[in-house]
Amino acid sequence: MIVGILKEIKVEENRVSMTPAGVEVMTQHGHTILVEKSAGAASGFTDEMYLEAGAEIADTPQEIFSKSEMVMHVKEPQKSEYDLMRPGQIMFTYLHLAANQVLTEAMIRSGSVCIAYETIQKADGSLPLLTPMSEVAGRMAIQQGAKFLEMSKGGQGILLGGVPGVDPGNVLILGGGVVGTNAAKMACGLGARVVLLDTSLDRLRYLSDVMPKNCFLLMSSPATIRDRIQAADVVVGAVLIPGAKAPSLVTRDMLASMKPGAVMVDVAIDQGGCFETSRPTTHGDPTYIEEGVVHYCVANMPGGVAKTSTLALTNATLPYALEIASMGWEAAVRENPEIRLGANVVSGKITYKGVAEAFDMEYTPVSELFQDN
Ligand SMILES: NC(=O)C1=CN([C@@H]2O[C@H](COP(=O)(O)OP(=O)(O)OC[C@H]3O[C@@H](n4cnc5c(N)ncnc54)[C@H](O)[C@@H]3O)[C@@H](O)[C@H]2O)C=CC1
Ligand SMILES: CC(=O)C(=O)O
Ligand SMILES: [Mg+2]
Repeated sequence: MIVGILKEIKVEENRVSMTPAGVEVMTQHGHTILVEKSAGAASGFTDEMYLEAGAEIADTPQEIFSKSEMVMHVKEPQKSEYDLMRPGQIMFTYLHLAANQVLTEAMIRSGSVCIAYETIQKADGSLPLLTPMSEVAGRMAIQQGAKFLEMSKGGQGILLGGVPGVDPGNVLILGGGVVGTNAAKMACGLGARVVLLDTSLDRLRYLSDVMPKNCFLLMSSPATIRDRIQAADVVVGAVLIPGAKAPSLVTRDMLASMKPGAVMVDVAIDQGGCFETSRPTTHGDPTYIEEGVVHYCVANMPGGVAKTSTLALTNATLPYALEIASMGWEAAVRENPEIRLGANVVSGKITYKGVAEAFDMEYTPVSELFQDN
């Protein structure tokens, strides 16, 4: 199969969807890899490195879209790309469609086969292509929270770890999945007092076995959030209902009870955000203040540490890219239930329930779109 690797064009997105090491594996399996000129530069990979790994270099995104059977991105296609996608072409990337109706409609209009990294799911419920970036974003959330607590950044001037004789800061984490656990590990390591909430008792039981003593685990409910948010210096939004719009857990009213200059990091912003007052921001202009509280809502946090993230992402995506390229989308979707759950929009139909429900649109099981139907 001819596979195209686009240069990312979302604001300050520095990742690339395949490393030269990944290209080498794909070409060894007989695939042709077209890499857009300078696509890997910000992640530390030159065009020469891609050529050496067996790729061909394409000068423009137009060339990638016109020649490739499968196009890979990291982030969702941007507006300038909507009309370049072709019917039947596989788009393999993060999409987060339930948070973006304009994008969903563009993907429907394109007639392409949209397989979203973030909804590929294993039988145990885990999300193998979201996990590495959630690990990055969870760890980064505390780094950003600590930074924006500094007074010159609009924060209240608290050092998360405290010092001998002075209290550490309070960190409240909503959601104890991959993002939440990684955030908790970092915050605990700094010496903060950490409260982590989840709705799954089993998950809380597991975390109580593995987390350090300065991590307190509580059942999530509106009452608990209302209560604990008052003392929080940093709040991390880390909930997920796979493929669906994030539930709104922190209301504007609750902000009034918070400390002025506290920092809220809404990692779940890519699925719409879990604070009522969240709206997407960029690495270039990452924060704004609502009700005296600093909001950090960058939807592509891992793009800020691209050298780490690109390697972590290719480690996870490569086996799936190889399978789809080797089998074609239909056989891969038929035979691998993990990849089937990645199919969000196929040939103009929404094939993922959470996306159809988000916009009250029609849902079509992907099996109805197989050729022998
Ligand atoms: N902004 C960014 O750059 C990035 C954002 N993300 C996003 O972060 C979010 C979290 O991802 P993961 O941790 O990988 O998901 P996950 O599925 O591992 O964890 C989600 C957790 O939320 C819990 N949960 C659901 N409803 C809840 C509620 N009402 N209260 C408390 N907990 C609740 C679930 O039980 C689960 O443990 C997703 O929206 C993901 O797309 C991930 C990576 C990068
Ligand atoms: C998960 C995601 O959206 C990101 O890494 O940007
Ligand atoms: Mg994102």
